[in-house]
Amino acid sequence: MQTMTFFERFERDILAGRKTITLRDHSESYFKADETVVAANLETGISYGQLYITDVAWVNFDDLNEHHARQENMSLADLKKLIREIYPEIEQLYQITFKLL
Ligand SMILES: CC(=O)Nc1ccn([C@@H]2O[C@H](CO)[C@@H](O)[C@H]2O)c(=O)n1
Repeated sequence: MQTMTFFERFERDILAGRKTITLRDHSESYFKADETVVAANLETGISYGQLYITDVAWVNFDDLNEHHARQENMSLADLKKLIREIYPEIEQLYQITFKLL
């Protein structure tokens, strides 16, 4: 099974079902819908659950909206700021929607 890493600070939201999407760059666009992956902390490598990917889609940074923000459990302003910290340049983001198993 493939592993999807997340920053440690998102573990609680993922395990509570409050964070149900992640936005990545093309380097992680190999994740596909209908796959189950292991969720793990980027910093510690410790895995903590399995995620079933229900959907994947490309989304432009400028098209991010409140719906994306709600699925990330943060405000749209915070989400955009965060993405610009992680991915300073990119325009196209790969949206991965998942369910905690
Ligand atoms: C290698 C690696 O783990 N990278 C990333 C990249 C992104 N994210 C989160 O996805 C959402 C949108 O980018 C936000 O919630 C991010 O913090 C993450 O947790 N980990």
